[in-house]
Formats: sequence, C-alpha cells, structure tokens
Amino acid sequence: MEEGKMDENEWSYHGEGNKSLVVAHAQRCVVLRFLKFPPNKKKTSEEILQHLQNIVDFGKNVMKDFLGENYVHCGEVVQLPLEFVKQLCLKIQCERPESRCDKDLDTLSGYAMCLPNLTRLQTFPFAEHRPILCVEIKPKCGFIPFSNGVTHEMKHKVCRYCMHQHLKVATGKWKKISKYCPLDLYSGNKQRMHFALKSLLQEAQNNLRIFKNGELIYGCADARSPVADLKALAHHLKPFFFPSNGLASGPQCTRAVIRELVHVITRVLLSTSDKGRAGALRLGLQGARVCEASPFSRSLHHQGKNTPEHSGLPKGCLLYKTLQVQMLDQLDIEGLYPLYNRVEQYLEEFPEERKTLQIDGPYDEVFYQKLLDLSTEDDGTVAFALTKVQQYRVAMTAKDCSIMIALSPCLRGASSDQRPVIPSSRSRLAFSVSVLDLDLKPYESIPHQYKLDSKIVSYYSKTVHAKDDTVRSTRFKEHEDCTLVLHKV
Ligand SMILES: O=P(O)(O)O[C@@H]1[C@@H](OP(=O)(O)O)[C@H](OP(=O)(O)O)[C@H](O)[C@H](OP(=O)(O)O)[C@H]1OP(=O)(O)O
Ligand SMILES: Nc1ncnc2c1ncn2[C@@H]1O[C@H](COP(=O)(O)OP(=O)(O)OP(=O)(O)O)[C@@H](O)[C@H]1O
Repeated sequence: MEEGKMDENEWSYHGEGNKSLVVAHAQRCVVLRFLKFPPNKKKTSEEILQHLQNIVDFGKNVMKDFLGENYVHCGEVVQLPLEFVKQLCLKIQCERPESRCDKDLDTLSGYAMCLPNLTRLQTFPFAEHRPILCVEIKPKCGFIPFSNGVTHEMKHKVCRYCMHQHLKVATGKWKKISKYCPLDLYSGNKQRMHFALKSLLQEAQNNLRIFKNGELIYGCADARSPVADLKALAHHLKPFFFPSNGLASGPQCTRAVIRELVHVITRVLLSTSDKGRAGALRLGLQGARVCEASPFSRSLHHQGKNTPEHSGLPKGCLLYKTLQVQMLDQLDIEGLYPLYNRVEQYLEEFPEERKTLQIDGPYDEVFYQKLLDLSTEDDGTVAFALTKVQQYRVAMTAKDCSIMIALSPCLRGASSDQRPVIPSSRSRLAFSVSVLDLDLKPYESIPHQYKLDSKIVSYYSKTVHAKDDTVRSTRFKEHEDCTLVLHKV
C-alpha cells in the first residue's frame, strides 16, 4: 500500500466475523482485513504485526500444502497510514452489525492484511463488468468422532453441528434449528449435497452468504436482521440461471432458479480444479458416515430405506481436502484434553520452553513437518502430546474456515482463458473456488473447547434426545421433506 495514496472513500465495509473486519476496495479486487479486539484487550503494534505475520506464514507453510496452492490466498501484511485507518474506522462504524460491536477494530498499529477480494473471480485483477455471483459457505465439521477417547455415546451418532444447533437456539443465537448437516454436504452424494445446500438456503445462519458483484444479497450480515427472501434471491439469480423451462416468473420460476443454483454449486464443490492432487494428508474416513439427526437420513429411515449412499468425495476437491485436515483431530477434544494438560504442566515447570515448542509460532517448515506424524501410540512424552495439540489446532481451523465460490457467465463464443467452466441452463459459468479464514486456532482456546463440547452434548442428551419423538415432529414435516429430498430434479 502506498503511503499518502490511501483514501478511505475508496473503501467500503464488506463484512466481519468474531476476530476480524474486512473492507473492500471499490475498483480494485482487493480487501483489507483488520484484527479486532475487546476494548480492554488492546495489543501492542509489535504483537499485532507478529500475529498477522503468523497468519500469513501458516497459510503459506501449512494450509497451501494441505489444501492446495490454488485454493489458498495468503495475502500479505501491509502497513497503513494511521490517519487513513482512523478515518476508515469512523466511516464504516455505522454499517457494523450491533452484535459484532463488542470488539473494536485495531486502529492503533496501522497493520492489516491485504488479500484478493474472493467475491470476485480470482484471475481478474480489476472489477469485471460481467455480473459475478459469489457463494460463501462455512461448512463446519464434516465427520463424526471415531476416537475411543469419546465418552458420550451420542457423539458417535450425532454430529457436533446438529447437536450444537439446539444449544444455539436455546441461548437465542439463532431462532430456528437448521436442517443442514455437514455430513450431508461432505458425503459426495449429489442428493445429500442438494439437500444440505437447500437447507442452508432455508436457514442460512452464519453458514451461507451470497454476494452479487461483491454486495451481500442473501444471508446474515447481522444475526438479528438476516436477508433471506428466496423470491428476491431468485430475481438476482436470473441473469445467471434463467430457467431452461422458459418460466419467467412465479413460484415455479423461483424454484427452478434456486434448483439450478444448488446444482451448479454441487458440481463446483465436486470439481477438482487444483490439478486433482489429493493433498499431503492420507487419513481414511472412519466413524459413522451419516448423522442420526440429519433430516435427510431420518426421512430415508422412516421410509424403511437403507442408510443413504455415501458416494465419497473426489480426492482433488476442496471439500475432500478440508475434511482431511479436519480429521487431524484424531482423538477428539476428550482424548486431546489430557495431552493438553501434559503440555501445560511441562510449560509451568519450564515456561522458557514455550518458544522452542513453537506454541505461538513460527509456523514454518519444521512446524509443518511435525504435523505429518499421524501415530496415535502415546509414549508418554511431551513431544507426543505437543504434536497432537498442534494437529488439533490445525483441525479446528479447518472446521471453522469458509469456502468461497465465485461464478461469472462466459461471454458467448469466448474461450475460457484456462479458467474452469461449468455449464448452466443459461450459459457456461467460469468459476473459482477459494478458502478463507485460515487463522490457526490459539492454544489457549483448548480448555474452552473442552467445556463447550461437554455443554453441547449434555444439553442435547438431556433435552433433545430424551424428547426425541416430539423433536422429530417439530423439526421437520416428514412428508414434505421426503418430497423435497427425493424428488428427481
Ligand atoms: O465453536 P463453534 O463451532 O461455535 O465455532 C465458533 C464460531 O461459531 P459458529 O458455531 O460457527 O456459529 C464463531 O463464529 P461466529 O462468531 O458465531 O460467527 C467463530 O468462528 C469462532 O471462532 P473464533 O473464536 O473467532 O476463532 C468459532 O470458534 P472455534 O470453535 O472455531 O474456536
Ligand atoms: N479475502 C476476502 N475476500 C472477500 N471477502 C472476504 C475475504 N476475507 C473475508 N471476507 C469476508 O469477511 C467475513 C469475515 O472474515 P473472516 O471470516 O476472516 O472473519 P473472522 O473474524 O476471522 O471469522 P470468525 O468469526 O470465523 O473468527 C467473511 O465471512 C467474508 O464474507
């Protein structure tokens, strides 16, 4: 970023999560990502610079290898004029959702990350004049724990996302329980994937957002005021997926356009645009492949059908690679926690060792190589415990990342310029797939994870599973769902 040339009026609020806030440039396809902190927890400029550098290094040295060069965009750390950051912060404050204002944007260090704007097609340096649609999915954890360390039987049957839904609704985070189950999305079975994506469209929460030309048109900017009008969405989608059945308006048109979107996203998710390489990890899928709480498997079960087919994901696709990284959590938090305590005990005795153990970085080649040791034989050493702790942190990162799919119609007759292309009813769509929010989860969050896990399972077991029959009838109307799921499209 060139000092003196930064004008806050060229940047606009784009979005934020729990830990960072993103602004997008009006013309150029770049964003600035700033860290956020609670008001009483300010950090020094040096600490912020180090934190951001760690994020970039972790992306470069670890995630690029695991997920694939083309999917990961590490960006770079930039130093910005303090006056620019101050003015920008004032300018965007009114656009920030109230629920995110418990944390303040860091305006004191002047450091931020500069990244490509992933809501735009990746190969274009400048904003395109063609319409660009971008679907952001936060898929969450796609497997059921298989570790012997798991003490709650329920965790072998129902996935964490589905259990957590009940706690989230009870605590008022969301109003309705979603029918989305990550295991359906990660199944590789088209029917299950369609169901998962339709469920996300019905109840987006913070798992689905849709942008058109970089602007949010569907999903939550703020949990309290979600934008989720399917009819309005279908209207936005018409330039991309005008239905081949010729219907220009009405509920049938809405359904047809949404169905097109779901089919196109499924095909993109199953595509292997990263040269089909499987990534550095080879973890066999263990544990249940179906979550008992998923309305999809429940509806099949009630029709007396076998468990849904698990087609498996193509090895080169981003979902497959993300799942592989998630499965670095081999022991589950219950098996991991005693190992974390072993590391903690060691650090209490030898606090100066924290650096050597690379708890807070550097996330370099040495750090990466240690992650590849998948042995689960505990020899009682701190080294073993540390490897499992670091693998767990990486797995948790992959359980919380988001996938961005950008789509843009190809001009008639134009070559695709080596960009991958997917056919749709209206035209061919050039697409790019990227992954974002790959910040390594902090070591300090492990005790929180342990407590939260137990809270999620206890709440689900006590209140939901005990009243299973009632829940089944309120969670979804079976006949309606079966038609939705099994209707051949
Ligand atoms: O624990 P979870 O599964 O609720 O995930 C948290 C997310 O909630 P979600 O369930 O996706 O709505 C949560 O997302 P929201 O703030 O709810 O949008 C964060 O992503 C959080 O990560 P971090 O603490 O900011 O690094 C996430 O925490 P981590 O568990 O990934 O550390
Ligand atoms: N490179 C990018 N291009 C376009 N949009 C982006 C980019 N990075 C982030 N965003 C948008 O900003 C939002 C917040 O970013 P991000 O997920 O990194 O925040 P976070 O605070 O780290 O998230 P979390 O709540 O998971 O901790 C994303 O959901 C996405 O919509």
